[in-house]
Amino acid sequence: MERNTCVILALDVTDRKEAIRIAEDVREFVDAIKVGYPLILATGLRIIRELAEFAPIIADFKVADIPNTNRLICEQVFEAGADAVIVQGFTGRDSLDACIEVASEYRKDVFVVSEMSHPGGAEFMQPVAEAIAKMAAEAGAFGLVAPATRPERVKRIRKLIGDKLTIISPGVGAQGGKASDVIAAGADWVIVGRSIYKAESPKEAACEIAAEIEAELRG
Ligand SMILES: O=C1C[C@H](C(=O)O)N([C@@H]2O[C@H](COP(=O)(O)O)[C@@H](O)[C@H]2O)C(=O)N1
Repeated sequence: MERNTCVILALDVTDRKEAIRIAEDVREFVDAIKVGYPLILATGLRIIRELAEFAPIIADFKVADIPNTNRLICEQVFEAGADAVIVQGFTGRDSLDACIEVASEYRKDVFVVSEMSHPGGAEFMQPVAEAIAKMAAEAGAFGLVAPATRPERVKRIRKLIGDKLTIISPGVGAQGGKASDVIAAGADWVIVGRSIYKAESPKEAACEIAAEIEAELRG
């Protein structure tokens, strides 16, 4: 995944034609597209290859099962053409290892959720987020998901892992997070859904977020 605009589109629409139209529309302003259950359950796994034409695809299935089931899921995800998969870390090291093993067989990447961006993310995940981040680094994951709604947490997690892991941060816009703040805190990419795909012009919305980040990085 080339770091260019530092924006990942969370394409949480449930109509195939709309998804393809938006992906084509914003392609010059996003570095990757994250697809999850809403779009996949509505349209089927085929949409991954259709969208891969426009950008690398991160499959957000929050994989969270026993090792064998995690392996079976990740095999299907990469066979479907995804470039990366998002997995939960709270299921422990053996379950995470199973995902990373499959990913390395396919030469693809694993992102581990350390702490979620919504208010409930602070209830049970925040207390173990740093342990999950440490485990992800030791297990050889490619990156972490950490909350743009709490840039101070991203800063803390970045301090803990150094440059061992890539950090992608959801929660910008609709959830209240600010792209430039979380990039300043140490995130490599922001994940943005509604603020782009629900915008009058998704292209302009993506362009504006990319410009905000560029200004932050220019300092
Ligand atoms: O902690 C997390 C994990 C998860 C993820 O990225 O893995 N997401 C996803 O990021 C996107 C934000 O969308 P919007 O709020 O911009 O419309 C949605 O697809 C969420 O499912 C979070 O929002 N927070």
